[in-house]
Amino acid sequence: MNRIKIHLDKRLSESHEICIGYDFQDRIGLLIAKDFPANRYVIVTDSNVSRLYGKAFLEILRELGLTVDLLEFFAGEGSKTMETTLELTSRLLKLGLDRHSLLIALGGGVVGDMTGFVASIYMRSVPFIQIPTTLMAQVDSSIGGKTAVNLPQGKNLLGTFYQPKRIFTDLKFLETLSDEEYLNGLAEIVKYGLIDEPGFFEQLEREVPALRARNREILETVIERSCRIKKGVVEIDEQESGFRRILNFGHTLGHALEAASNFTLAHGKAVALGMIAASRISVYAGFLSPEERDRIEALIGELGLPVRIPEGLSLPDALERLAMDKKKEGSELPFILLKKIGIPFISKEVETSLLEKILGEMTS
Ligand SMILES: NC(=O)c1ccc[n+]([C@@H]2O[C@H](COP(=O)([O-])OP(=O)(O)OC[C@H]3O[C@@H](n4cnc5c(N)ncnc54)[C@H](O)[C@@H]3O)[C@@H](O)[C@H]2O)c1
Ligand SMILES: O=C(O)C(=O)C[C@@H](O)[C@H](O)[C@H](O)COP(=O)(O)O
Ligand SMILES: [Zn+2]
Repeated sequence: MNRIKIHLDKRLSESHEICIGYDFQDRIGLLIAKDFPANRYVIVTDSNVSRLYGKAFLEILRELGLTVDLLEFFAGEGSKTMETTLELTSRLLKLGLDRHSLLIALGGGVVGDMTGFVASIYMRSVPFIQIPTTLMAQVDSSIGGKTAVNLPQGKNLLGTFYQPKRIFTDLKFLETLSDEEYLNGLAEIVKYGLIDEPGFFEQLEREVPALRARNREILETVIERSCRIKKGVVEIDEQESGFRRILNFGHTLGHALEAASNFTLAHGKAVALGMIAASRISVYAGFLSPEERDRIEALIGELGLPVRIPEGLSLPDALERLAMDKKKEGSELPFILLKKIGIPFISKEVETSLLEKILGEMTS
């Protein structure tokens, strides 16, 4: 098991670490008991992860003498809502959780975002731990302290910045993950290749067959490198006053597409489409070369991610959703664009007519 330390400015949050390795699930219980004493523990998970891992993990913690319960909600993005928040908080109250208790998020990004949100507001905050079980959660959502739920109007519209006490990342969880969900995580990994080192993007291009085959050795390096890229950005700008926005590459349109699909288009796939759109905008705006745009689209397609907007998704609706984006500044909606692969920048505004043109191209 390796440890990746996340150094944060202590006026805002506590520094903490990612414990990352392969097949150390049994030790996670011991480490929690030793390092995070609490009067009660609650594992929060979803219906799938509960069946696969939740009940066994509950037993491990109980055998260590801890007072633990497990709460689950129905799996899927549709559960990342205020309704689930209220349901979870009322169950925590019934269980008698107080400020000396600890929440454990066991699951993908939906579980992590939900649990972090609940932990940040329950009795004005209780500590929580992340145990990410999807590729998306291991490389992205468990790190950085963004918590959120969706509103019908748009994605992640209610949320907080609230850091976990620790992140336990065990790559063995990924062995039960479906190909669809694995692909969603790859989208955020491609994002890191585009916003950070071009060398990482080149590595991803070289390793397409290994990534598709889920080669364990390659995955270990790629996941750890992704975690280090994200933690590096968060350390510079924890609460997204500027620099952290580069992590939003592909997300402005991605989130609008997710919301317009009524959250049936998965986050990773939506981000893949958003990254293609942002690359095309970058070319039209005279920054990115068409050759680099083609390499980006080729990598996304070769990994098996979508390169075309699914039929039936209303483009006018998606464009309207942009008005709800929380990164809007007055009437302007900044976009993260690319100068080159590995060199992102924040562009003040993109013309609606250009967005219409590009989304149209990606549909026909
Ligand atoms: N906070 C952040 O910084 C951040 C970053 C990226 C994404 N997100 C959010 O994360 C969410 C997406 O996360 P996700 O892609 O993990 O989706 P998810 O949490 O819905 O998980 C995807 C599916 O995989 C199942 N699953 C989880 N672990 C499994 C395992 N080990 N084996 C088999 N099945 C398993 C789940 O039950 C679910 O059905 C979105 O809401 C997105 O907005 C947040
Ligand atoms: O951590 C960040 O910062 C990100 O932007 C990571 C994104 O991958 C993630 O999807 C995040 O939830 C988006 O945040 P939002 O502020 O655009 O809702
Ligand atoms: Zn994302």
